[in-house]
Amino acid sequence: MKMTPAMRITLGVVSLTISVILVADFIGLIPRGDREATRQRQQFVEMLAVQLSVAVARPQQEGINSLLLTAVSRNDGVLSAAMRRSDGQLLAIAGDHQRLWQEGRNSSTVEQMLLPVVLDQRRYGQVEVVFKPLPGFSVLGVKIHGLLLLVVFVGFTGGLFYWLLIRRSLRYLDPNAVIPDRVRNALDVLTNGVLILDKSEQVVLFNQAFSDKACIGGLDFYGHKPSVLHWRKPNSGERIVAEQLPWCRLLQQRHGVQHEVVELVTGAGKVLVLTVNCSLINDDRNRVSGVMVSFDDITEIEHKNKVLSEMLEELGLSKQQVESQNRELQYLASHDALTACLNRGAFNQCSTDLFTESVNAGEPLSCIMVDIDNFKQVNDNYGHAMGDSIIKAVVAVLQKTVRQTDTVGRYGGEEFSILLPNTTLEDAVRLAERCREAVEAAHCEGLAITCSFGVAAAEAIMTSPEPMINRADEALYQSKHNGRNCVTQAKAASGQQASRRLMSVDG
Ligand SMILES: Nc1nc2c(ncn2[C@@H]2O[C@H](COP(=O)(O)OP(=O)(O)OP(=O)(O)O)[C@@H](O)[C@H]2O)c(=O)[nH]1
Repeated sequence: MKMTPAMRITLGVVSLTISVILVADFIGLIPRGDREATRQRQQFVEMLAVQLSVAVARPQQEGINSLLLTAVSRNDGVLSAAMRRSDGQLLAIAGDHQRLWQEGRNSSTVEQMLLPVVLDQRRYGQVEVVFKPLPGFSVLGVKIHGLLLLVVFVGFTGGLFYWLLIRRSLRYLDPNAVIPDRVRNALDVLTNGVLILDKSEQVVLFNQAFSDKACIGGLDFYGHKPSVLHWRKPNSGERIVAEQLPWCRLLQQRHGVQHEVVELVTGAGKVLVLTVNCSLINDDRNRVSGVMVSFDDITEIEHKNKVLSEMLEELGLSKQQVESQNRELQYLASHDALTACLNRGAFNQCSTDLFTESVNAGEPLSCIMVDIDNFKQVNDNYGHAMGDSIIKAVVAVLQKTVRQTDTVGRYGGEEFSILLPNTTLEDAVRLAERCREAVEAAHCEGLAITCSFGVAAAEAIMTSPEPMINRADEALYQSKHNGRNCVTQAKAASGQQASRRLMSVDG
């Protein structure tokens, strides 16, 4: 069961009251009937003992009997009385003493008292008196002590009355009760949470929306500081210390707080993302008397934003993957798998582009066609795998020898083309010669491999690169015809074909 404030206060007041009663009793301020009755009984027995001492001295048996009978008959509270000698023998009895007196008792209680009877300053015997039980409250035959009865009574009845009184009083003291209903209703219809704090940051009012969202429930939040709730910095999970909460900063620094984002872990354990707006409340004399805080719940929007940005990130990633796969496909489609230089299709496209650029720039463009000499023999003698290795090695030598701006392509099986932008026919012939020497000197795969070369240049009458390539191919054919391992310059439209043989395949 949840303790309400009224119950807690009642418990405190009842405990305090009982403590006061116990202290008062301890120092004897509470008059008690049983104490008084005990004192009177003691006096009575003392008087009887004195009278019996006189009677014993005479000695008068009848006097003793008469004293005891008088004591029993004239006192309503006395049930029996007896005079017992020191040797334990009863001298006189009044009433049903033998049944009522508990043998062996040698000290007095409030119901059975004994006192010595003295003769010649020596103990002669004792007078024994049995009294009626004192009136009192008993439960199941067990007598309850008066003080305990008082404490239980105060505990129950006092507790009930205190609780009723305090509950009623709290209704008047409740700060919430001083807010007019129309103000409260107006705040309760708002969908955003509203808190009104006094200048010591204690909650004076909160509306229904705040109570529902924060799951604070009940009136317990009044008079507390909102920092008792679990506020966190957004996206970090770090708890915000009380002084750093927006409304505290506003009260301390007087700087307005607008659209600040915080997280609230609710009573139900849910995390809300809230935007906070705070503004000061001033009294008639323009002094700060509190602060009004409003909360907008943007948890759903934040969640959707997060999902959206995750989706965008995923889309970005897959776009990158598609682009990279496209690049890969483009590369595979345009490059030769064995040598990694441009394949025939890509080379043709490249030659068209370079031709157009050269024409536009008014720059020369040349082309070298290369073919490995007697390659069939290599395949036949050393196998196809060795043939592949030699093709790769020759391309590597060509790429190493030409300039970076030149483009090497695989034109056919063991035939290659090199496009040389901004290069005259003479320079192209010189470069072809260098390539021929380089291939010969390379001893690809340990074999004496040579290549034949045909060189041509673009001419003004040409409208596409094909004639230039064809002429270079024709020049290459001529090199083969001339004995291989040589460079042949294609015939210009007006000039003669020139072939230079440096070294034959046979040496
Ligand atoms: N290993 C290998 N051989 C190839 C490849 N492409 C073409 N060839 C072979 O290269 C050889 C070319 O032979 P031919 O066209 O007769 O010319 P050649 O033997 O080089 O003689 P010349 O060109 O006249 O010096 C053929 O046997 C083709 O099978 C390739 O990618 N790998």
